[in-house]
Amino acid sequence: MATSEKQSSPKPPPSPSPLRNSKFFQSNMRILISGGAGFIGSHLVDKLMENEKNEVIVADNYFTGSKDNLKKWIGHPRFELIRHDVTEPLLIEVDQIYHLACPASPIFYKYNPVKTIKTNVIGTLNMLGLAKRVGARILLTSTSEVYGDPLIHPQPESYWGNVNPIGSFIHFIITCVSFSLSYKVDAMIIGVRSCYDEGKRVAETLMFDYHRQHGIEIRIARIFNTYGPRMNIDDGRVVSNFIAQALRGEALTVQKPGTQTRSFCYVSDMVDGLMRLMEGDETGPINIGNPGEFTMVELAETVKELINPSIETKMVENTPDDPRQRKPDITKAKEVLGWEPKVKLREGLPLMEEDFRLRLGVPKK
Ligand SMILES: O=C(O)[C@H]1O[C@H](OP(=O)(O)OP(=O)(O)OC[C@H]2O[C@@H](n3ccc(=O)[nH]c3=O)[C@H](O)[C@@H]2O)[C@H](O)[C@@H](O)[C@@H]1O
Repeated sequence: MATSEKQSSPKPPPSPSPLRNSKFFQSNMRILISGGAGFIGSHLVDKLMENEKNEVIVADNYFTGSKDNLKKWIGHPRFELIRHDVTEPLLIEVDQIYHLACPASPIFYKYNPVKTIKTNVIGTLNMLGLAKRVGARILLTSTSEVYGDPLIHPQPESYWGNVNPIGSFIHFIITCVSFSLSYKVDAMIIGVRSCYDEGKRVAETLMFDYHRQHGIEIRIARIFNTYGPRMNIDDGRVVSNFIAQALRGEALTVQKPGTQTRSFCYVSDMVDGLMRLMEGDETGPINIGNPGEFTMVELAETVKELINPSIETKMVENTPDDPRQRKPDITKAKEVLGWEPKVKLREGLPLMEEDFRLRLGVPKK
C-alpha cells in the first residue's frame, strides 16, 4: 500500500481490555470525567450516576472545581474521586473519558496562561494516551472560542475562526507601564485570551491526530456559553456576575460596548448534548449551544426585570479581544444527535437565581 493511502485510512480503534468480554466480568461502564468537580462536570456526573450500569471516576485538581459539587456522591460504591492534575499522566482502567478539565472563565484561565495552555495541550495528550492504552472512547469539550472574534454569523462547525494567536501586545505594554507606575500586577488584566482559544484549538488537532494515527474513538463538542446552578459565584462570567450583583444589590457591570452578543445554554441541555455525542457515531466537532442570542445590555435588562428591578447598570471597561458576536449554528447537532436545547433564558435564570440565593444567604422577598 502507498504511504499516502496508509496515512489517509484511519486505523481501527485499539481493543478494550479482554476482561470486558469475559463471562464473569462485571460489565459496568467505567467512565472518567476530568474536571468532574467543576460546574458542567458535576452536572454530568449527576446524570451519569442515574444509570446503575455506570461507574463514575472524577479526576480534578480543584483549581476551579469543588468537592462541594459532588458531595452527594462521595462514599457511593459506584463513584470515585481523585485529586489529580491532568498535566500529569493518569493510569487507570476506563471505557469512556469525558475530558473537561480546564478553567473556562476568562479571569481564571488568564490568571496563569502558561498553566492553561499546559492543561489544554499536555492534559489532552495525557487523556489521549490513556484512551489509547485502554481502548477507551474520549470526548473533548472544546469551545466556541475556537471561532475567536467570528467573521461569520452564526458560526457553523466548518468555519475556521478568527483567533488572535498572541493576544493583544499593545494592551500588554500599557499594562507593563502601569505596573512600573503602581508596582501592582493585576494578573487578570495582563492576561489575554489566546492561551485558552489556541490551547483548545491544539487540543482539537491532537484529538484528530490520535484518531487518524492510532484509531482512537474521538468525540469533540464545541461548547457555547453555559450557565446554571453551581457556577462559581465569583466566577467572573457574565451570567454569574449579573445574578450575584442583582442579589447583592450592586450595579450590573456591563462591559463596553454592551452591544456584543452571546447565546446562553442551560446546563441540563448541555449535559444532554454531551451524552448524546458520546453515545452516537459522529466524531464532531459539533456545536452544542442555545441559538437564542442576546446583547449584554439585553441580558442585564432581563436579569434586572426577573431578579431586582431597583438595581442600576453601569458601563465598565472590557478586556482585549472580546468577541463581538457569538451564536451557534446547531443544524448538525439537530441532524446527527437529534438534539436541541429546551430551556429558554427566562426559564433558566430563575433556576440559577434560586441556587445563588441559597449560597449567598439571600432569602426570596
Ligand atoms: O461561559 C462560557 O461558556 C464561556 O466563557 C468564556 O467566554 P465569554 O463569552 O467571554 O464569557 P463571559 O466572560 O461570560 O463574557 C461574555 C460577555 O459578557 C461581557 N461581560 C462579562 C462580565 C461582566 O461582568 N459583564 C459583561 O458585560 C463580556 O465582555 C463578554 O462580552 C470562555 O472564554 C469560554 O471558553 C467559555 O466557553
